[in-house]
Amino acid sequence: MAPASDFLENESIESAGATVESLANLALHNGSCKDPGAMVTELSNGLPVKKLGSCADGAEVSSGYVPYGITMVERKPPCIMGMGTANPPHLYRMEDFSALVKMANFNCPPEAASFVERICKLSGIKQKYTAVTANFIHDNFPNIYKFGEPSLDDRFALFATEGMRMAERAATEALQDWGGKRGDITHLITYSSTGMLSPAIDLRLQQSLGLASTVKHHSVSFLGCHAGVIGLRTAAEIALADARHRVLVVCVEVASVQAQNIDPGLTRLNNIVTLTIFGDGAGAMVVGQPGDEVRSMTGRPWFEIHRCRSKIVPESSNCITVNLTQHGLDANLEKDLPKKVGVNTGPFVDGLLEGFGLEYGSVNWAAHPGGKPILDMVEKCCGLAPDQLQISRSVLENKGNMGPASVVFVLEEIRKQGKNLNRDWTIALGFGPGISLEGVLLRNIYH
Ligand SMILES: CC(C)(COP(=O)(O)OP(=O)(O)OC[C@H]1O[C@@H](n2cnc3c(N)ncnc32)[C@H](O)[C@@H]1OP(=O)(O)O)[C@@H](O)C(=O)NCCC(=O)NCCSC(=O)/C=C/c1ccc(O)cc1
Repeated sequence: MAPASDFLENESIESAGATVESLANLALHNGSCKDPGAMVTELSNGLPVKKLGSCADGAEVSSGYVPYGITMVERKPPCIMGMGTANPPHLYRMEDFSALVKMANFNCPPEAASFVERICKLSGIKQKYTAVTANFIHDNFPNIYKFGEPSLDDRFALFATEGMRMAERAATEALQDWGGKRGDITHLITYSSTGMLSPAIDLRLQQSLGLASTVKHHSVSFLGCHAGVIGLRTAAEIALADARHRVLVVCVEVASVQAQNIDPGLTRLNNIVTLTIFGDGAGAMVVGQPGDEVRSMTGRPWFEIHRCRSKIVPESSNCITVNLTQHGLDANLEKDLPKKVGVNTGPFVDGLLEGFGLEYGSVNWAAHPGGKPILDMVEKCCGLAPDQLQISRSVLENKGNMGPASVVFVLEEIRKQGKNLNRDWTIALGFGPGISLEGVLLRNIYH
């Protein structure tokens, strides 16, 4: 039998009025009752308690009245109850994309041109979506394509329109998928690394989605590609604090407005790598302890969240760096990043699975599709079968690296293919600056 969830092991006692009896019932119900005597001692605070029943292990469960100031909050595992994704309208096949890059860099020297072509072929990406076309930028915001020219204001202005459009579409889809009332969303968290606004996306979404004006909101910028998994972890922790919490997490990236040109001295070929691998997309999730409002296709939430884990890999802080400059985001991805992610992922996943009786082969892997060599190294270092990263690979192949939104696309696809995958658990993995590894263990309840 799987152990009790990390989120159910320590029952919390928060405000006032509940009986120990309800705690004991819950503990019996969810199987987390391991040491009921200790719970009652802690709760009853010297007040009389009476025997209620026994746990499976024979230990006694008692009931009594919890003194004023302490109430047990009934906990169910937080769940992903709704998901939504969005891409912008312009689809580029990578062979066309390399032609466009060459055109946009109209002084592109032959060495750089052939590098572009090579990187496009090696990227593992067949196509991706962009909010703005190279022609549009070329004609309307020429500074964006001029190496080192101030252009941050233009980039952020484009982000404001295009990012909001996508964020709103993904969030709307997630809200519909969840099925509850918009006014019941208690928390809103938005993430983006390609744009920064004030009022930020969270405030704008509150208005455009018609969320309550009392919604507790956060907007986090420049966290990086693991922000989707961080969002899931943060939402789970918020959801756990109160069964009434409903958390909307929205990740949006408009990488196409952060395109960087190659410098005349060709010292910044790295810009070609980022230009090639990043695609535009948004992903949104509604997280909470499920109530009666869930009206998804199956009438159930999609995934239960059972464990969250974070790890910062020592001596890796230079592997992913992104500077905000007057000419936009200046990103550097070290060439040994894929290897470092690969060798550290196995031990990290071991900690995520520990105690659940799960192995690498018994879970779906929703690994961040950060780039082909990253997935190759994870597959190789963890000894995975070729099909295990197939969904991450297909998201990369068809949409590129959409940063934190990517994991929502991968989870959506896992849900779609659910029955055929025939596994009861999924791990969502994010890789970001640090190098930070982020992981969430999910129980699949979609089938
Ligand atoms: C398509 C690439 C570029 C090449 O494919 P390959 O299989 O490695 O091929 P090669 O090893 O033959 O390399 C081909 C050429 O590319 C060069 N190259 C090989 N990686 C590189 C390289 N990172 N640079 C710059 N040249 C290179 C390599 O040196 C070589 O050049 P040359 O010697 O002239 O043949 C591939 O390496 C690749 O996809 N790399 C990018 C993977 C990657 O780092 N993904 C990002 C994951 S993390 C993330 O998503 C978070 C982002 C983030 C976002 C926002 C934030 O605010 C914060 C964070």
